[in-house]
This record gives sequence, structure tokens and C-alpha cells, in this order.
Amino acid sequence: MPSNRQFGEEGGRLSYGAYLRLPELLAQQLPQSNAPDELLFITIHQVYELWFKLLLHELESAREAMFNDELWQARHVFRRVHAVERVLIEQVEVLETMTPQDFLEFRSKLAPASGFQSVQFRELEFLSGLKEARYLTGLRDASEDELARLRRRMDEPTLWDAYLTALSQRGLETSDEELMGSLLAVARDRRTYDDLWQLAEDLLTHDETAALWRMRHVQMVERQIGTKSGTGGSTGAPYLRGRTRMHYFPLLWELRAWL
Ligand code: HEM
Ligand SMILES: N[C@@H](CC(=O)c1ccccc1NC=O)C(=O)O
Repeated sequence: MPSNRQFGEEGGRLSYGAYLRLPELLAQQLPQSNAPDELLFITIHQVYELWFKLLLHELESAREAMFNDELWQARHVFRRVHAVERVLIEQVEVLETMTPQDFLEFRSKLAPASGFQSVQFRELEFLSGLKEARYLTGLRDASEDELARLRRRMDEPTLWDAYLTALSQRGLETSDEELMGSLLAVARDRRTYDDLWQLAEDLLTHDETAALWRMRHVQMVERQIGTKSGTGGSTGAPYLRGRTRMHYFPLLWELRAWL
């Protein structure tokens, strides 16, 4: 007898909304004002945080793959990371459809909250190799759980540590004195080291895309608030401009000068 059961109905009772937890997800947009654009503002930030969560997951797996000498797997993961990071940059355009006048209708309600306090953003920086202890103390109202996550990231190996392990697994020296020589050897002998070279390029693209997001963010900030200081207490655009010069993997940039 033919069964009328559809694919997926064999086991549990999942539906689209139950699987994706939509009642819970869609109950989390709670504006502080009646300003029409605040829903956009909340939505875009929540979408960023979801992508940040995925990026942390993927970067952890890239790090693991490098430690396990599975460079092809790390490269596979980086393709996804880069695609998500490009989306993060593109998404700024959606928020820029908001006028500064419309932002001002609810901006004062947000203070002292600010993107400054995005724990996942800081986790991404720490995991990538940019560990700055000042961000462990400067977080207003972070929960114990969030602080513990950041402290753990501070103590954990970074993507750069994992790359150095990948180099040494191929017999290349990674001491401070010899590291640039090893990076140059990889760059100059691609017949032997192409996988390590391509992986370094993947790291560099991750670094470059993060910097592009920072530049895009500060452009948006200048368009929205000009020279005003930030709700998080910083100088605003000048502080953020300074952050655009940060690099996760400074030696990969320095390498260019030696080639
Ligand atoms: C109207 C739009 C936005 C404005 C005017 C704005 C403004 C600012 C300002 C002034 C700061 C510096 C800290 C402070 O004093 O407040 C900052 C930091 C930050 N913002 Fe935004 N922001 C906007 C949208 C976004 C969006 C959509 C995100 C996505 C998650 C975001 C993420 C961040 C992050 C992660 C920081 C910390 C950067 C760092 O410390 O390097 N911002 N923002
Ligand atoms: N710091 C922004 C406000 C802002 O954009 C914001 C406020 C609360 C939560 C996230 C935010 N996004 C990025 O900083 C400002 O000074 O206008």
C-alpha cells in the first residue's frame, strides 16, 4: 500500500516555525520608542549578531583544521567566512536608507548602549589574533557569562597560532627571528608550499574584509552623526577611524615589503 506520508514526517513533529523557533525569534524585536525606523535598527543589529555567531563557529573550525594539518578543510571554511563577511559589508547599505533626522528620533533612548559592547564582535577580534585587554574591563553591564567567554577567548589560541602550527608541521621555523624567513620561503616556493600560501591569502582576506567593514561602518557613522561623540562614550568617528588601521595578521602585510 502506498503511504501518504511526506518526506520528513517519519520521525518527529517538526514544522518550519517550530524548527526555526520563529515564535521566539520574532518576539525579540522590542523598540524603545515609537520612531518608525527603530525596528530597522534593531533588526539589522540582530542579523549582524547572528552572522557573528556563525562566523565564530566557522573560524573555530578553521582553527581546528589548521591544528590538525587539514589545510584543505580550513580553506573550504574560509570561503564561507569570506562570503559572510562580504554580506556584512553590503548590509550597511540597508541601514543607510535611514536619514539622520529619523535616527535622532530614537538615538537618545539608546545611550549608553553602543556597538562597543558587542561581545561577539570582540570575540571575533580575539579569536582572529587582535587581543586587547582593555576591552575586558571596558564592557558596561556585560554578564558573567559574556565576560567568561571573552576571558576564554583571551587565553585561547588564535588563528595565527594555528597557522604557525601548520607551518611547523611542514618543517618551517616559527621562532620570532625565523618566522619572516619561513613566510618568505612559502611565498617564493609555491611549487612546494602552495597550500600554505593560499591559506595565508585566506587569512589576509579575512583581515582585509574586517578592515573594509570598519571603514564602511565609520562612513555610515559620519553620515549619521557627523562629529558627535558616540553613545558608548568614545569620540565617535575619530575613535573608529583609528580602529580601521588594526590588523589581525600584521606579518602577512609586512611580508609584501620583503618580496
Ligand atoms: C546608525 C548607525 C550606527 C551608528 C551611528 C554607529 C555609531 C557607532 C559609534 C559612534 C561607535 C563608537 C563607540 C561609541 O562611542 O558609541 C560604534 C562602535 C561600534 N559599532 Fe556602531 N554604529 C552604527 C551601526 C552599527 C551596526 C549596524 C553595527 C553592527 C553590529 C555596529 C557595530 C559596532 C561595533 C562592533 C562597534 C565597536 C567598534 C570597535 O570598538 O572597534 N554599529 N558605532
Ligand atoms: N553608538 C551609536 C548608537 C548605535 O549605533 C548603537 C546603539 C546601541 C546598540 C548598537 C548600536 N550600534 C553601533 O554602535 C551612536 O553613537 O549613535
